[in-house]
Order: sequence, then C-alpha cells, then structure tokens
Amino acid sequence: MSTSRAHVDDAPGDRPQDLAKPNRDDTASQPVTDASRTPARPVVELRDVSKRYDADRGVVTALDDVTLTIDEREMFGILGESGAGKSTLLRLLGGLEHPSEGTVHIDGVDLASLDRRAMNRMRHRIGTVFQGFNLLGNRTVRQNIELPLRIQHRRDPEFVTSLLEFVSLADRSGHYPAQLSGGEKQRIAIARALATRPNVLLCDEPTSALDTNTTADILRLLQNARDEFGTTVVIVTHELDVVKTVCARAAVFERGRLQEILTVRASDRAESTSYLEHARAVLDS
Ligand SMILES: Nc1ncnc2c1ncn2[C@@H]1O[C@H](COP(=O)(O)OP(=O)(O)OP(=O)(O)O)[C@@H](O)[C@H]1O
Repeated sequence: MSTSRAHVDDAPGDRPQDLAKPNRDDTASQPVTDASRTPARPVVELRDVSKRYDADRGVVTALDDVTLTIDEREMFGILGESGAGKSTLLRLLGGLEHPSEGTVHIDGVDLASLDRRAMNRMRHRIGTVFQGFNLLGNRTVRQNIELPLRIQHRRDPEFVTSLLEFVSLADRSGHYPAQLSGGEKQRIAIARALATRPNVLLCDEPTSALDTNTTADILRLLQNARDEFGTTVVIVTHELDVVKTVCARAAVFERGRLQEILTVRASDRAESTSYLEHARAVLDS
C-alpha cells in the first residue's frame, strides 16, 4: 500500500465533469453511483491504535489497541456510551491528534508521516459534520459552503451551486443560518463538508439535535452523498436507530476497547418512518 506524499498532494479536479468524482486520481475511471459493483478497498485503517492522555486523575487510556478497517464507500457506524472513546477516534481519523501507539492510514497514507503542509492537504480530503452544525452566523448559506474552498484560495462556483441543489437549498443561498431550521443547517453543513470533494466524511452525532423526520432526511442525504460522490461515511452516534437505518457495519466501543464489529442485516435495516410510525413502534413495543 502506497504511503507516498505525492499521493496526498494530488490536486483535486476542477472541471465541471469532475463534479461527482472523489478527490483521488486512481478511481477516476470507476463508476461512483453503483457501490455494489466496486470491489472493496480499505480507505480507513487503524492498526494497533492506542491513545493515552495525561489527566489530573492519572493516565487515561481513551483507545486501547484498536484495529479496524473501513472500506471505500462504506457507511460505517461507531457506537458506544459516553467515555467509550468515540470522539477520540474521530480526532485521530481527522488527523487532529496522533495515536500514542499504532498507525492511522487514510487512503493508504500514514497520517503521522505527513508534515504540516501535507497534513493540511489531507484534511481537505476528510470532511467533518458536527452535531452542532458549526456554521458561521454572519455568512450566508452559500458563503458557508464556499468557506473550505476559500481557505484553499480556490473558487468553484459551479460546484457550490450543484451542492446547493444537492442539499435542496438552492432557493435559500442568500439566507443566514439563523433563518433556517436545524435540519436545513445540517444540510448546509453537509454541503460545506463536501465542498472539497472529500474521500471520507466523518459525522459526529449528526442527527442528535434533530427530530425523527429530520433525522431520516439527513440520513438519506448522507446515503446520497456516498452514492453520488463515492464518499466513505463514518457516523459516530449513540443512536442505534441511525446505524440500523444506514450502516452496513458498526463498531461497538466500551472504555476504549473495540468490543465487536456488528453487521447490520439488510432485512433489519429500518425504513424511514413518519414521527407517528416511529412513536407507535417505540411505545407499542
Ligand atoms: N484531551 C483529553 N485529556 C484527558 N482525557 C481525555 C481527553 N480526551 C478524552 N479523554 C478521556 O478519554 C475517554 C474517552 O473520551 P471520548 O471523549 O473519546 O469518549 P466519547 O465516547 O466520545 O464520549 P461522549 O459520547 O461523552 O462524547 C474519557 O475517559 C475522557 O475523559
């Protein structure tokens, strides 16, 4: 598996016909809309990863000897109770921190091997969606989506327009976040995360602040992002329903240890339901 820096430095495609391509050259000829026909290729790989922190209460082991592979275009859940190590795992995948032991590879690149510049480039290939949306209140919808491109001193107005359409907010592009609902804010946040054509989309409790119907909309949107952009989607959540609805597999963590990787049977996948149907299902059982 390649660990070359040149791989990281590949410039993303800027032409309109590149809109649906993931930000990587070696998959350029592959169809991105039919995940089932593409052979599995590891995109996220953790090998023997441990992460320890020096805290007032002594050394805390947030992750303990974790080995895990997530394949290209997979929708993968990370489950666990509070303190299980989920956020720590996301920080390692996003390159915000490095493991105390072990390695984290994204697209075959060992994140710890990258210098600051290469790491910045790599971060643009990893989109993040947060529970609290993290939008800039003094920027319009369109400006929020453009932000990651502006940071790279790039412009891609056609792509931004296509993203506005992708998240069904083309008619709200001049509005400010305060004028939008929670679900709409999360749709902007997803469009912003996709603006750099990331290969991996990290979602940190993306639906925890949303009601049942809006949750279903956002999960459908994440699935569409996977299908249309070829993005691998990692969803950290404590909501089992979320995993059941969209993920094929999920890793369950307890006190930093990966307990098991569960496979969600297709027949078990929850169909998106109305609020009433969901309430019936929960209250009647
Ligand atoms: N920067 C840090 N310094 C010290 N301890 C930390 C740090 N970050 C996390 N921890 C500890 O590591 C453990 C795992 O924390 P982490 O935030 O990853 O769990 P989590 O599963 O995301 O929990 P939650 O669902 O509550 O966010 C906890 O015991 C936490 O207190």
